[in-house]
Amino acid sequence: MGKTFDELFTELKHKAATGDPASSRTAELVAAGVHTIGKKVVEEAAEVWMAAEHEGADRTAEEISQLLYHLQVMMVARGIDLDDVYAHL
Ligand SMILES: N=c1c2ncn([C@@H]3O[C@H](COP(=O)(O)OP(=O)(O)OP(=O)(O)O)[C@@H](O)[C@H]3O)c2ncn1[C@@H]1O[C@H](COP(=O)(O)O)[C@@H](O)[C@H]1O
Repeated sequence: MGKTFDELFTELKHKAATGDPASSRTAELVAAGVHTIGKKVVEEAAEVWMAAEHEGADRTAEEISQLLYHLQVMMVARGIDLDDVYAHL
């Protein structure tokens, strides 16, 4: 078992604030900015689609986890909190 969506978000906020871009992927992406993160979101979304069409459920779940990670990095980079998103669900 990895972690929940909320647990990952708490970790990523901390990494963005205190992490070293040389060792933290999150700090590296946040430093690179919204344009770079946006490209990763689109790339991972396409990989979810391809896995769902052509690969098994496990591979699809893995790609979905990577998409969720990059969406959370985008939220951190733009100062968007979980409640800001949940308000629209
Ligand atoms: N859940 C994730 C996670 N999912 C995906 N990724 C990143 O996304 C990449 C997967 O995308 P790709 O396969 O496209 O990777 P790539 O081709 O090497 O990426 P590019 O540099 O080429 O863009 C992985 O190699 C990771 O760098 C993640 N990086 C970090 N986390 C978690 O985030 C937390 C903080 O991590 P750090 O910020 O690295 O400390 C930890 O709990 C990590 O487990």
